[in-house]
Amino acid sequence: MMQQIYPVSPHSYAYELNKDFHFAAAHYIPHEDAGKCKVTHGHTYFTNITIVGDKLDDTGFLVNFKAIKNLIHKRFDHETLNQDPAFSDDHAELFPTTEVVARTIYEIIQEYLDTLTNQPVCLQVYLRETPTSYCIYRPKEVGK
Ligand SMILES: Nc1nc2c(c(=O)[nH]1)N=C([C@H](O)[C@H](O)COP(=O)(O)OP(=O)(O)OP(=O)(O)O)CN2
Ligand SMILES: [Zn+2]
Repeated sequence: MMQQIYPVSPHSYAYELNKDFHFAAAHYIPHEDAGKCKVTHGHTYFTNITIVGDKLDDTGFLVNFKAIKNLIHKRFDHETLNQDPAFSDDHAELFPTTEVVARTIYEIIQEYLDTLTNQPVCLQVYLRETPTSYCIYRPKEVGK
C-alpha cells in the first residue's frame, strides 16, 4: 500500500483522518468526444478519503477506518460503474468520469457521516484513475 501525504486545504478541526484504499471497476464514458474511453475498460482506482471533526465517538474514533472503506469498496469493487444507480448514461453530470466518481464517493461518505452523533465531515476525496490521472473533489461549503 502506498504511504503518501496528499494536499489538503487548511482547516481548523482538531482531528484529521485519512483512509487509503483501492477498488477495481469497469466503466465507459458515453459520449462521442470520449475517444477510446467510450469502450468499456477497467481501472484499479486508488482513493484517499480525508475526514475531519472536533469530537470522537464512544470508541475514541472520529470514524471507523473500516466503515469508510466498506461503504465504497463493497459497492464498487469488481462492478461496472455505469450500472450503479449513482451514475447515468443520460446526463454528463452523472457519467462515471474521475470527477463524478470522486464527487459520488464524497456524497456516499458524507451521507453516512451525517448519521453519526459526533458529526465528522468529509473534507475531500482524492481519486486516482490511472498512474497519470487523478481528481480531488472538495465540497465547496466545507473547511471555510
Ligand atoms: N477530465 C477527465 N478526462 C478524462 C477522463 C476523466 O475521467 N476525466 N477519463 C479518461 C479515460 O477514461 C481514461 O481512463 C484516462 O485517460 P488518460 O489519463 O488519458 O489515460 P492514459 O493512460 O491514456 O494517459 P497517458 O497520458 O498515456 O498516461 C480520459 N480523459
Ligand atoms: Zn477509464
